[in-house]
Amino acid sequence: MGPRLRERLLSYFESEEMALRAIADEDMNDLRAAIGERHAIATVRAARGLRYGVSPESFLATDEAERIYRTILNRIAEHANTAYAIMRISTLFPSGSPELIKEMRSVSLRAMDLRRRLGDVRDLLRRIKPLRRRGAQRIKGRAIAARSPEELAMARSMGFDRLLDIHLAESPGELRDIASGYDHVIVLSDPGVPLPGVEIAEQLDIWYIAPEAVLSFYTENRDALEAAMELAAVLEERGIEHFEDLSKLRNALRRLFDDEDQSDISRIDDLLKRLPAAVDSALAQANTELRKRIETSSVTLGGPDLLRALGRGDMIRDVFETQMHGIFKSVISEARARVAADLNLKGEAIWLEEIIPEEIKYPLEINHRALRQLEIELRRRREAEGLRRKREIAGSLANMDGLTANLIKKLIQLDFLYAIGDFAISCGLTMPELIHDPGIGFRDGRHLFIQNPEPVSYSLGACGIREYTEKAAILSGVNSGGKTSLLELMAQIAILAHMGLPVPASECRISIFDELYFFAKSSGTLSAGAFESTMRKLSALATEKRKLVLADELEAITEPGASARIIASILDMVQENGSVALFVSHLADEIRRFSRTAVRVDGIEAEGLDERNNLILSRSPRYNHLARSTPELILDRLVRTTEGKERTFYEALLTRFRNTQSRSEKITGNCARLQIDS
Ligand SMILES: Nc1ncnc2c1ncn2[C@@H]1O[C@H](COP(=O)(O)OP(=O)(O)OP(=O)(O)O)[C@@H](O)[C@H]1O
Repeated sequence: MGPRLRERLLSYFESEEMALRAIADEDMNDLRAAIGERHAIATVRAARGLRYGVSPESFLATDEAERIYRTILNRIAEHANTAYAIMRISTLFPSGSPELIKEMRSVSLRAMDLRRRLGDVRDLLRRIKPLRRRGAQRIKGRAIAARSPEELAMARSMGFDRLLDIHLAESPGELRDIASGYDHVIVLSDPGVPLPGVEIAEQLDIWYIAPEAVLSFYTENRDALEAAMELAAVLEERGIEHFEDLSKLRNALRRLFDDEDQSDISRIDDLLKRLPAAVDSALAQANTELRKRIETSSVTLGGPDLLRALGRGDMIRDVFETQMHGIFKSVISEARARVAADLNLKGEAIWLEEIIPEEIKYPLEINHRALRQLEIELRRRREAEGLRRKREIAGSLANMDGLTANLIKKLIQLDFLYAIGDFAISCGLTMPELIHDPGIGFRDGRHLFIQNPEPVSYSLGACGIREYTEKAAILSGVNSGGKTSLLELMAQIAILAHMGLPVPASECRISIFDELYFFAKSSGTLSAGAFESTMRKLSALATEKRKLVLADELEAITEPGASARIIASILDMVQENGSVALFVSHLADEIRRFSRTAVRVDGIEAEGLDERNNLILSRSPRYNHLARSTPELILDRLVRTTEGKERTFYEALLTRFRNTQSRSEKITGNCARLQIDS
């Protein structure tokens, strides 16, 4: 690791020991935060390699092998639900270390067991994200009042000034003034007189003064926490994991997130929002009603009233008011009742007597002061009620940050195992058996990237899958018979087995190799320069390391005659140092003729052609069988489907085809016998 990276790592973690622990524990999220994703992955890979004495890159000896490995990682990552699991999957690599393979095999077995027992919990895992902490927002409408400069200094030293306003209020008068500007004021010591909206602090803890600062962490992460609670319950129920103190956390969160629990507060909120409009509309309706009723009424003045009226002018009004009183009374009480019903008022209904006063005047008017007073009262009640509830929950959550963070971390880490298990189970993978003698063999192997692949069985070396024990073979076969796909499948199986992961086959036996060589088919005959560079790549095969070599139509590196000699000597070399090789080639006969060691020729044989010239195939190679080529199959079908001269023509061609083949088989057979005899 370079000095700059080291510096970044150490500035994130508190000590070198903690950084090393994060690397050993593969704490991908922390490492990513410290040094970025790419370096985090590379560091964990390198550290694991160091622990087991291998380089993470050494097994994959060619670019093509590396490419197949990357496609496998991507396939596994499709089963991950968290960024953590994707990163951790990227740290896996194949190696020739028996200890590392063993370690990873036990991880894989645990992963498969976990996935089976847990069932499908993808939806929950996807919601579990690393916890965010945005920092508490400033609280409006609440303030702290200190009654002395010392109290003020203390409140500031506790950091409360970052969350809410703090004032110095040495006299009750000052306190009253301050209280008038807030919904709720917490005074730090008894002011001696009770004041509305002022509370004497019982505690000086953050959960008491500003419970929002405690709760915001939980509400911000609500979805992840709810999913975590659900998943933790499933894990506990299935006996997979037990979490300490979870019920305390669960109860507190349930209250925090439970909207029912806040019904009184939201009722007040709703009331505050709708109150002015409800009063306005009730009053407008009352005025219309009054107008209608007054317009159709008359006031009767009797003789005595008239006499009194002559003496006193306001007498008319007295009489009028007496007679109209009934109408006003009923219209006003109807208006109050309408507001109360509309807003579903409870004790607050009493305030309506002041807000819509019983006055005989037209039009009726709202008492705005009383309305404002009610609003202040409601806001105070809301704040007090909300604060009480928030304190209760924040009090029980106050020391639970660590527990919550650990729970989330554990569940996120579980996704790595879950993804491996899900990959293994949904793809029907099996743990391969590790064998001592060089070889690889499997039954019902299924290519990971072919949809609905036909299962293929095959083996090389004395692996016990079949009676054939040759470590090197040439694979012949019809065009599009699946030769390249079989090579890829073998590479997939070898890579997964060397990562300690299960493989796509119903049974697999494989020895541990140090290196995997995969040479993909190159297009067309290569230039001299390209030939030279291919030869350089092939020279790597000369080491003593145990290798699995898979090569696809290597003959294209130069002209056929030279190619056959080169391939034959590579196959001899590979066999002689105990490695295993499969070469796809159309030059099987020639190669066998030139090779010193016993090279088996296997073939993917088409059973024939259907009426549309499609191959009828058996994808598993036949052992010791040079497969017929596509032209031969076509000639064969033409013989069977024509008559007369035409048929005779095809028959002659087909006979020539078959004679050449059996003659070359005889030659190779003799060569093999010669080698055994000598
Ligand atoms: N086991 C299988 N199950 C289903 N389809 C397969 C299987 N193996 C190969 N195929 C399909 O057959 C087609 C040809 O496969 P592939 O390229 O491996 O054949 P090939 O013998 O290497 O061909 P060529 O001789 O042209 O190089 C591909 O479309 C591949 O997806």
